[in-house]
Amino acid sequence: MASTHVLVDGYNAYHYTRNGKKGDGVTIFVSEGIPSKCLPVESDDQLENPWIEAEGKEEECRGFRAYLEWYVEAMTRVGEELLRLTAEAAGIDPDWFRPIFAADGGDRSGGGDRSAGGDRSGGGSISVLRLLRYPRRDEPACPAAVDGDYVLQCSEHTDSGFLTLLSTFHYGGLQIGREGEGWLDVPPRPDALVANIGDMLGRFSGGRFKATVHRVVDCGEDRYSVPFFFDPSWDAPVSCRMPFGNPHLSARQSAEGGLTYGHWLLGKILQFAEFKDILTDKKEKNTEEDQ
Ligand SMILES: O=C(O)CCC(=O)C(=O)O
Ligand SMILES: [Fe+2]
Repeated sequence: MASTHVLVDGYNAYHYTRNGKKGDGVTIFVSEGIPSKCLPVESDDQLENPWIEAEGKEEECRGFRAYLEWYVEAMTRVGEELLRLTAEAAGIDPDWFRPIFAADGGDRSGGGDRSAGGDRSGGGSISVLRLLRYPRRDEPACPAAVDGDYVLQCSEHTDSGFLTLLSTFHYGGLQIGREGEGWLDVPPRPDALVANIGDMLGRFSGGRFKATVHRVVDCGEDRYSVPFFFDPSWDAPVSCRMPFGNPHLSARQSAEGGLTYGHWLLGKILQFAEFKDILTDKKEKNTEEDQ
């Protein structure tokens, strides 16, 4: 892909659906992201330079871009460090996860020196930063978007990748689901990140780490949050298992089957309302091409 950061969609108004998520007003910012072959564009040129450029506000726009690029780098470093610590705690090579974020998706033989946040031009990590706004909702967007006294803004789900690093500023509204304990509020802590475990870390660890079930409820005011989804490369095998206590088994050796993260992810996110329109057509085309 020509640019490393692609703004897929400036501002979307989506409505809560039973299987979908999110209220109105979602800005999606993709770092490297979904390969263009999966998006409804004819060529990569259509994805070039989609950064906001407002006449008379050139400096602010440049600053906005520079800040977000810096933020993506910083979150990538935090994600890498957390996975290194996870590997160390599991008694495996601290860099064990590294090739899964590289362009070849887990093949150590050609991995070179690409880290999760290093050379991202070659199809490495498809981490995503999203800037979210949930307008205050006194009434649910649809009858299904309530739970007792709560108005739901984003339905119960787990995130797909390894880790989600989330800034929620001073806003409440995020809840995590714990078996036997129901929904627990995550108190907002300015200057702190919430780290949620995603499906991949859950799978890779054979369930020793559990993907965090969470949802967002209306907090009585417009709410902003910024999740960074720390995701492996499109080609990473999803059937990899961390060889707890065996520092010599590489990611590739411990993969059992052929399903890649990208294809697994497409299958999952097509359940969400906001992706249905932008991905469905292309997905069908891809499946044909891939066969
Ligand atoms: O807005 C939040 O605090 C959480 C957002 C979320 O769970 C998601 O985008 O997957
Ligand atoms: Fe989430």
